[in-house]
Amino acid sequence: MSSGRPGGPEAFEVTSRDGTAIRGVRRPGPGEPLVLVHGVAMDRRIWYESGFLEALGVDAHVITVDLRGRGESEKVGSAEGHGIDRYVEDLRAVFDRFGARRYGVFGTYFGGRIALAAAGTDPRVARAFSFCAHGEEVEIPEGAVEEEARAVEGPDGHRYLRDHFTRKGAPPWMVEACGRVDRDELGAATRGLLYGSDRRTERGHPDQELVLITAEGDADLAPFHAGEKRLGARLWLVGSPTRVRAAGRLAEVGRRLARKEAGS
Ligand SMILES: COC(=O)C[C@@H](NC(=O)[C@@H](NC(=O)[C@@H](/N=C1/NCC(=O)N2CC[C@@H](C)[C@H]2C(=O)N[C@@H](CCSC)C(=O)N[C@H]1C(C)(C)C)C(C)(C)C)[C@@H](C)c1ccccc1)c1nccs1
Repeated sequence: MSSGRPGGPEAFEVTSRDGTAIRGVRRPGPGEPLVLVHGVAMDRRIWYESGFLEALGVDAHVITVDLRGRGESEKVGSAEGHGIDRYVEDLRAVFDRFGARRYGVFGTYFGGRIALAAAGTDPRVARAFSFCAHGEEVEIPEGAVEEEARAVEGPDGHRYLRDHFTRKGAPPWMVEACGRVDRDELGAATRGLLYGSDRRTERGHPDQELVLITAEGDADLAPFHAGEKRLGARLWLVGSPTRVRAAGRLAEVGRRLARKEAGS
């Protein structure tokens, strides 16, 4: 007896514009698909382990992607191959594959920055949510990033990240994720931030919904407020003293999103 429920989760592979294999899993459901985009030292498993996916509800139409160099997706190895435009191309390959007219995109940290960049360039992005990353121009201090790249790709790279995030109060799912990322890819992705990730993002089209999410205690709320004004973005604040600790509230944001869908 069919419950009218769609089929189960299905793994997929698409080829990004530069030929890189991008893999992920689609959980069919009614309504507009929501593409979930993880951060630099993460992979698509964080959506399960953070409780975000469960919080969206069993009927959510969700596509979780491993960005290039992470999880099951093809490794890249070069900083240029980790430029922000390559990540947007990864998402566009996913949009092409499933052929929907409209997508939502939800990203954590640098994944949020990618979601905003995709919204600014691809008209299919009807909604973009950026968790703890804003869309304003940033100064990327080349020295500090090079130093961080050396640290994360070195023999103690995983320990460096896990210790740092633990000290900053990150939840276990975020600390554990660091250890799953290939260290060479961590270094390349870190240096890759020098290729375009400093640019501010623009609004894609007038009826696009942009939501910036950050900690109410965030030490630097200015660029998020700038996004409200310049991009007409909504600002959601979570009860947390810092952006890193806000990761512990990701499931709560998932519930807020689910309620919002139910309302709409
Ligand atoms: C205030 O910063 C935080 O609140 C932590 C927060 N970061 C960010 O929101 C954003 N970034 C930053 O602000 C800075 N960028 C860094 N380096 C680039 C960077 O981010 N990474 C490179 C390695 C990768 C793990 C990732 C990272 O996480 N590193 C952390 C330290 C983690 S352990 C060592 C990290 O910030 N370092 C900094 C140093 C300058 C200290 C090296 C600038 C230069 C862009 C302002 C990030 C989303 C982004 C935003 C826009 C463009 C690029 C990147 C987190 N993001 C993920 C989890 S927490």
